[in-house]
This record gives sequence, structure tokens and C-alpha cells, in this order.
Amino acid sequence: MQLLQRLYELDLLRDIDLQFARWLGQRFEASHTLLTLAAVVSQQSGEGHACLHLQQLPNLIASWPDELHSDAKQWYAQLDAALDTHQLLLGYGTEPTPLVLERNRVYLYRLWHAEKQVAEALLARAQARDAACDLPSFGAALDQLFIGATEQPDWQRVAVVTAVARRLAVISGGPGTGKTTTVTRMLAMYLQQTLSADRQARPHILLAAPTGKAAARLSESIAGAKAQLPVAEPIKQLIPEQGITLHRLLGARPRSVRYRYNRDNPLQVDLLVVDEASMIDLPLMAALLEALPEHARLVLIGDKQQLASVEAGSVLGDLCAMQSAAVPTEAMQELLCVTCGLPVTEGDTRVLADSVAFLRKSYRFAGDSGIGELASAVNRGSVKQTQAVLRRGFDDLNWIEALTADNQHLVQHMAQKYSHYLSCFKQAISPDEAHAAFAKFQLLCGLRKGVFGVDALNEAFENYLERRGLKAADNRWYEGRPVIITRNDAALQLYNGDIGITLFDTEQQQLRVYFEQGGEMRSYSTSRVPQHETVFAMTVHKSQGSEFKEITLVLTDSARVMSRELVYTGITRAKQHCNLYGKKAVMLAAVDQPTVRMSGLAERLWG
Ligand SMILES: Nc1ncnc2c1ncn2[C@@H]1O[C@H](COP(=O)(O)OP(=O)(O)OP(=O)(O)O)[C@@H](O)[C@H]1O
Repeated sequence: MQLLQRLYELDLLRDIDLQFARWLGQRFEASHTLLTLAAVVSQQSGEGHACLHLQQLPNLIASWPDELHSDAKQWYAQLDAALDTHQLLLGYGTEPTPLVLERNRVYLYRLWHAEKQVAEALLARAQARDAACDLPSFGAALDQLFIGATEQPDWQRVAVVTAVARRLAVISGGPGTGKTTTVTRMLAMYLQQTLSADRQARPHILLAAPTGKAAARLSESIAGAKAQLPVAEPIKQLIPEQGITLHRLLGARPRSVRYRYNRDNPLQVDLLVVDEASMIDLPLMAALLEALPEHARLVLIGDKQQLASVEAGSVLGDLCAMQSAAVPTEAMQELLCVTCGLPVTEGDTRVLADSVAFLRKSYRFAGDSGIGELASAVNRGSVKQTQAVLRRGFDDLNWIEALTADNQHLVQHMAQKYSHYLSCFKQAISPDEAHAAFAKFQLLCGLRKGVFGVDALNEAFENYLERRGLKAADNRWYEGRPVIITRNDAALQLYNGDIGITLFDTEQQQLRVYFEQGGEMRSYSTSRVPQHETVFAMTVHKSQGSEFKEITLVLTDSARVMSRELVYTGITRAKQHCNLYGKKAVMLAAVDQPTVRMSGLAERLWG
């Protein structure tokens, strides 16, 4: 039997991958070798890879079951010759073809095009030179913004200078390293510079994030940081506080993949701040860059160590890749030397290095914080340090050994942790109060399927609620049901990842679901809520962009899906307390397993 069919039967290809190969077969009469390659490239894009690196193919084949190895090796041996044969199916990007081969990478056309567009647009923005900064006033304004600061070097100060000086800025830092504080100071600095050149100027600043939750958090953090800014009130007033989702910003339209704002109809904005940039996939970044007017500044904030976007690409990671340890250009080094006291260093200069800044010190987690220590051990990929942190015993870190092979012990844990939230519904509660109560605790899982996956745990917890009389057996909806949207609905303005809480509306005498949208609560009747699921248990992927007072991260199942980035992202969702539930071996195996996203973007950007 042909390799393509066998891969599908063994669940190594999805329906869509097989259909794609079959459709190509009908249109192009291509060889089985090339069609199998098309299906594998399609499958890899489903795993988040922007392309398939041909050098990685032997590793991929080695991960397939033994029974396929002989056929797969034969297929691999025929690939070189097949790549030269069907130029209508596989081209080099000069004409649109279903597959594109560039260097040793094979792409689906859509992702190749998006990657090329993103690289060109980012490099053009990084190269753009605006009017030089007025150095004397620049230094004085910085001193005022960083009054009392003692860090040396002060990476927040470096990030502010970077972002004010360049049309593209990327600020990456772990939890609590002051990303929002820095961006707020940067906005004040930018406004001071702009207004000192033209008193009447009223630059249009916008704040956005990939999910509703992240946008709401950005609004809250900017408002908090703004209140502490040591600048004049008129400057503060020009800093917006309201963040919106990228889909809303770009004008997502029902049943259309095109956004309202695009190259022909650009956004009206002078400076755009986008938070949680690690969640932005290649096509979304391409659409964002296309809709941004040429003169506008783009400031991307995020944590490069977090999980990459669910869809294909690893844009923030690639932007921060710093291949061959590139250093900023001479002009930028000089500016950073004068304004921040950074030493000028020899090295391979890259224009993109002028735009990237890293924040390194966490102001949220003090030295005695287990969450901070664990996050940094996991981040470094050090199994030894991770073990040491787990042994040491911190107040904010708790290891819970899984006691049963089924999930009942974990359901008891959930019952205890959600007891405060569930008790809120004994009396009338406002939507704001309900959302605040729900944000106190979240159970996070790496997996969707299996006994310790999100689906089974939500079901088991709802069974528990039924036993407690908090949910009727025959009704999916009940007061207190938290739901998460799983598919964008532009018409209703509800997007993937938005969380709603079900409450009884005494006026309408019915259950309604309340979502926070742009700083306001909006309610929907239960029948109108687009595709959703219960969210007492949530995947770590979906939790990106959100933070909770306390979390429990479930680490029970196969280490294959657990990666270093997944564990890091999970534990850093906790602001005050982090519980780890499961088996230590799973945790340690995950720490030892970094995720590799295949992409050509880092090479295009850093050369
Ligand atoms: N230079 C600093 N000195 C003292 N405290 C600071 C400094 N920078 C930030 N903080 C404080 O640290 C906390 C976290 O800051 P901020 O919210 O800006 O970080 P963040 O990186 O945006 O966090 P998150 O991980 O939530 O996105 C805030 O309470 C802030 O006031």
C-alpha cells in the first residue's frame, strides 16, 4: 500500500492533508513522491511549522512507526529527483504554485507568501530612519522618567530609547519584567518628543492584543502604569488606556478572510502597541503589517520564551533570534552609550538588532519567589535546577503528587480550588464580580484528550456539580458556567479565547452569558453564544495572554506533548500561587524538551 495512505491510516496525517494531496493529484497528475511530500508539508503546517526543512525529514521519518521505515526511506531517496520534476506543483516563488521550495525549505504557498511579506515589511520598518532624536532633551526627559532608578545597566531605559528611536521596536521580557511600565514610559517620551517638534500635534496611538483577555489586561496595566508616570498631565491625557483585539483593530468581517483594513485602506494610526506578540501567527502578522501605514511606528511586546502561536509561525521568537550574536549598528550603539551608558561593542552589526530590546529583571517575583525561580530554571532548560527548586520548598509553589490513575483526585482538588467561585452564586452577583472571582484560580492542562485532558476534566467536574445540585443533569447551561469561545465570530464580536460567565438575569428571567469587551460587559443569550466549551479546565495554549492569582498545572500524561515552553507558559500564568499536579518525571522530561518551530523567518531577518 502507498505510503500516503499508510500515513493517513496511522493518524500521522489529517483528513485535510490527505484531501489536499488527492486534490493536487487530480489537478497535476504528479508523482506519488511529490503528493506525499505535499501531504506531509500540510500536516506540518497544522503542527505550527511555517515550512518543512528537508534536512529535518530524516528525524521526522525516524519518529514514524518502524513498519513505515522501509517505504519512508525509499520515498526520501526519491525526493531529490521528484523536486525537479513538476514545476506547476512545486515552484520557487516566481509564480504561485501549491508548494514553494526555497533553499532547503518546502512551504505551502500561503505561508511562504506570508513569511516573505512579514520579513520584508519588518526589515523595511527597522531600516526606516526618522528625524534624529534631540539628544540633550532626550537625555533630560529620560532622567525624569527614570528618576530614582538604580539599575545598571537599566534595560528598561534601553528599551525606551530603542522604541522611541526606531519605527519598529520589539520588547521581550518574562513576567513582571516591566514591559507595560516600559511601554507607558516610551509613549510619554514619544509624545514629549513629538509635541516639542509641533505643539499642535495629536498623534494617534492605538493599543491592541491578540485576545480579548489580553487586550483587557493591557488596558488595566497601562492605566496603572500611567498613574505612576512622572510626567505632566497633558502628556498623560494623550496616552490611551483602552486596548482592543487585533481582529477588531483590523476589522475582521463575517465569512471573509480579508480584513477591512489592508494595504488599500490602511489603519489610521501613528503608533501601534501590540501586547502578547508571541501569540501572533504568520498570516495575522502579515495582515497587520499590510494594514499599517508606512509612517506608523510599531511596538511589539511579548515574552519570546512562551509557546509560539497556535497557528503556523514563531514570529516573535524569530524576531528575537539574534542569529550569530548580531549587535546594533554603530549609530544605535552610540545613542545607547550616550543615553544609557551601554558600552560600545565590536561585532557583527544588523539593522534589526537596533529594534530589539530584552528586559531581564522581574519586579513581580522577588528573590524568594518559587514561581520566579522555577520559571527561570525551566527557561534555561536545566533539569537539575528545576529539581532543586522543587525540593527547596517555597510558599508560592506546591507539588501535588497524582494519587489515582483516574481523574477523581484531581476533581476533588478542583472542587476545593473553585469552592470560592462556586459559592459566589448563592447570592446576587454582578458580572464584574463573577469575572473577578473566576480569575482567582484556573486549572491548566497540556492536553485536550485523555483522562487528564481538558475535555474529560471539564466533564468530570460538571458531573461533580450535578452531584452537588449546582447543575441540572439535563441542561448544559447553569448559573456560574464559565465558557471559552473556540471560534471567531466577527458579527458578534466574540473571538477565540474570550471568556464568558453565565448569570441569571432577573429582568429577563433567563440565563445570559457575560463577556468583557473593550472595558464593558456585554451579555448574550445562551443560544447565541458562538462555538464554545466549558472552561473549568483550560489548555495552556488558550491561557496565553491571561493571568490568574493561582493556577494548577496538570503534568500527568505523556511527555511528548509537554514541552519546556508549555511548562514555562503554564507556570507564569500564576501571579501569586502555582500548584503542579502530576508526576515529577513528566515535568523534568518536558523541561528537557524545547519546541522547535520550522520557519525561514529568522534567516530572512537575520541573514
Ligand atoms: N523599574 C521598576 N522598578 C520597580 N518596580 C517596577 C519597575 N518596573 C516595573 N515595576 C513593577 O513591576 C510590576 C510589573 O510591571 P509590568 O506590569 O510593567 O510588567 P509586565 O512585564 O508588563 O508584566 P506581565 O508579565 O504581567 O505582562 C508592576 O507592579 C510595576 O509597577
